[in-house]
Amino acid sequence: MKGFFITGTDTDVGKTIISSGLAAVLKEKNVDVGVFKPLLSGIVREDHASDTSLLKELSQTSLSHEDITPFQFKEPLAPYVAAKLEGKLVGLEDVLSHWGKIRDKHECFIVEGAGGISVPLGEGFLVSDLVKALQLPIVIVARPNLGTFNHIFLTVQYAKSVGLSIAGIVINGISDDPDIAERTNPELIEEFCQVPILGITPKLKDIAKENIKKMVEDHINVNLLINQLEEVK
Ligand SMILES: Nc1ncnc2c1ncn2[C@@H]1O[C@H](COP(=O)(O)OP(=O)(O)OP(=O)(O)O)[C@@H](O)[C@H]1O
Ligand SMILES: C[C@H](N)[C@H](N)CCCCCC(=O)O
Ligand SMILES: [Mg+2]
Repeated sequence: MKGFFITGTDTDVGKTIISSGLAAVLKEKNVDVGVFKPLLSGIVREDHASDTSLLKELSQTSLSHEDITPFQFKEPLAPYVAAKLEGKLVGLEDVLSHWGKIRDKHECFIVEGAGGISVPLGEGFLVSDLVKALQLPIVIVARPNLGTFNHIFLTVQYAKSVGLSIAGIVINGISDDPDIAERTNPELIEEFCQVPILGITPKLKDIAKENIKKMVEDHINVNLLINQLEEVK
């Protein structure tokens, strides 16, 4: 099994859009790709607008919604908090036990966390602990505008400090007419973070499935990512 863990500088930065577009592009390149979004909050996994449904549809995996997302919670909160409100506790070993059931079903996996890299997912573990356990390189998705540099820099420093491998950064949702911060941020990020920018994706007017795939194809250096795929034991 090989793959990437898609994290971000925050919730709502476009992790699912980038993950599902990436899965669609890999699929088209004949990579046997699966998806895993183990903890979902604020929406039911079968809802057509859920992260789970978009990831499933664009990857064309035969994994079920339940395989892709074994844990779901009602409130739109960090999964740990949302679970506690329902009197539930999920441990890292529970997530890994589900992972063990699906990880051999595809050669390559795109895994999505929830929110940013240090969001509490369950009892005693953060997104970064799950990344470490899965041994996957991360892709950091970030917004393009003023303020993003600080979030990206902190995410990169934190990831390095806990020993994660960083495949690169995707700056998602740049405007048609970028302002001076959006125009200068990419160079600043590469200079200080020493991590490659894999792509800068536009703000889509229509989030249709074909547009998501085309956006990733046209604006992300997928080959640079593929070259970083390494077998995880
Ligand atoms: N490039 C883009 N162009 C237009 N809309 C976008 C783009 N990227 C993301 N969006 C929209 O922004 C919203 C948040 O995106 P997305 O759901 O991918 O975020 P996320 O980082 O996965 O959030 P979460 O932490 O909840 O998983 C969605 O409504 C999505 O359709
Ligand atoms: C519900 C939402 N869409 C995300 N999946 C969860 C985001 C948790 C963010 C927690 C935080 O950083 O304060
Ligand atoms: Mg998402």
